[in-house]
Amino acid sequence: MGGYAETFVPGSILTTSAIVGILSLFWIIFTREATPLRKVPGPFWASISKLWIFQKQRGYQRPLVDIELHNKYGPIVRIAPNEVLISSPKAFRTVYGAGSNFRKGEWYIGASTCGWSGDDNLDFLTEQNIEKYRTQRRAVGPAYSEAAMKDLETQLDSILEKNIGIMKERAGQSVDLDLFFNMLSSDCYSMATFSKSKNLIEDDKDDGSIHAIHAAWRYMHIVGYFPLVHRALTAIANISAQQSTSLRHMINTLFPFMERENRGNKPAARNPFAFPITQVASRFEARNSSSIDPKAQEYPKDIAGKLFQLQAEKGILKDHWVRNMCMTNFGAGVETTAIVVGCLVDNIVSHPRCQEKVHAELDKATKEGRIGKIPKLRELKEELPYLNACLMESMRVHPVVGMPLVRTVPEGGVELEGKWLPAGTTVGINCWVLCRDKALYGEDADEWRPERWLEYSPERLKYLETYNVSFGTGARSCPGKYLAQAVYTKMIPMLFQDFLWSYTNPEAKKMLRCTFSTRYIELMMQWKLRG
Ligand code: HEM
Repeated sequence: MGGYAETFVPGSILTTSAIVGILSLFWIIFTREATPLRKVPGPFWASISKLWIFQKQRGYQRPLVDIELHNKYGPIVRIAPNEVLISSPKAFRTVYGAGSNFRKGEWYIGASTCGWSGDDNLDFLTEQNIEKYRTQRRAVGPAYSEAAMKDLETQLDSILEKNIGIMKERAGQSVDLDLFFNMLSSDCYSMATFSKSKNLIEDDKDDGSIHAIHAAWRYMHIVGYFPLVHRALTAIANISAQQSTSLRHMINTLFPFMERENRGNKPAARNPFAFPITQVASRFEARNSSSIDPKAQEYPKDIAGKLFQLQAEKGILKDHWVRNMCMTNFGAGVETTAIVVGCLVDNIVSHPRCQEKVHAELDKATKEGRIGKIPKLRELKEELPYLNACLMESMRVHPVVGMPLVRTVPEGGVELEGKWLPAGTTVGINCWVLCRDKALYGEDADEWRPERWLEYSPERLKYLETYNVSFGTGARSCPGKYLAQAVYTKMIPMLFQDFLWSYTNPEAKKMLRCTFSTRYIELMMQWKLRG
């Protein structure tokens, strides 16, 4: 046999194989034995290669994977040669708490358009320069403040009233839960941002933006683990944008999610983001062509108008920052809000007697004149405690983000869960794990029990709020929190006031799909008119 190999396998292949074998052995010995992470438990293959986590990501079940890993290995688990998961509230405080200097992990590169966000860009999700980040957040902050949301009520009321009317006409229609709430949410965000609806519910179809956002996240949630691959693909896409149509066509076919970058920000007939791009462009045109000084101009009372106003008053905001923020409302707000609302409907329908209680509470509050047909922003929280408890419980048992919020251990390293982690280690907590922590929520933390939120004392609620990761946490928490809350707190009571929800096929198996945000796919539901 040996003679056979010598005859047919060239020496250079044998030499190369030997070198690869020796290097692999060195790598395994290094990652297993010569780094402080050797003491962190976890699957063997995860400790030597990122391919392990790559394989897991491809299954789209990341929240369940992470829960299982902690059940098996404990509060700290190594999931890649340089990455660990943590789970305890104490470790959470160290990494994300006040004054923490853990910056965002490299995974976020996969979500950026140019490696990391460029020098003059506004891209909150991926920004690494904290000073620049703070300046930009301060500059746009007033447009997204809780107080500012009152000005959006008129826009939200009108689109919700219109769409609820359409739903009444279509009672009995069976819809894909995820797509339906994405369309409803998209109509709301277009009204909140530009006082103009996309009318996706009326047209009963996606304008391409919902599909495009899902495709983008599908790409980003995997490529984030391989930042070099993303950089290379981005470079190719950018080159192709300036090169031949056939090369561009090839890239778009292979990587449809790259199309956005190929097109730059020009509105195009097929561009799924043509709506916000065109809307912002026409606002710029109106401002620039006006003979009135921008500071003295009157802007619409929507998010775009507020950003223009801030820009005119303070002068810090650049035109493309305003445009990026408007786009962010769609890229970051539509899908996430659809998940919050869709999962709430699913949870209420799937738990016996829950919908009955929600209806009874709504009927009582309406009869007593405590809520209107179109609820005011505060009414869900103040007048509908049970429905509000269901919302909190739904966001706890099904947080929108199902992947760890990764951060990088700063200079000097850190000790977490009794293990030493050197500077540069990637560390993260999965919201799904923290939200099921028994020390926080009790022994029944895995169960759906909305009543828990009505039983907690005010002190307990305040304490738990410090571990509420629904909108991220610390300095890098979600800038769109109040906007999203405004959209869904108005929408939710309206969905139950007139409708009784049910599954189209109660026997169908639910399929979870995590691509950073976590939704159910192909879950068909229907509503009928009450009473
Ligand atoms: C219900 C809806 C929403 C949910 C559940 C949600 C949730 C989150 C979470 C968990 C994070 C932290 C991510 C991380 O640390 O990696 C985050 C960050 C972010 N969100 Fe939201 N979000 C929602 C709506 C919005 C809206 C409407 C906007 C529009 C401005 C927005 C813009 C952002 C941005 C730009 C970041 C990155 C912030 C940073 O890295 O500093 N989100 N969001």
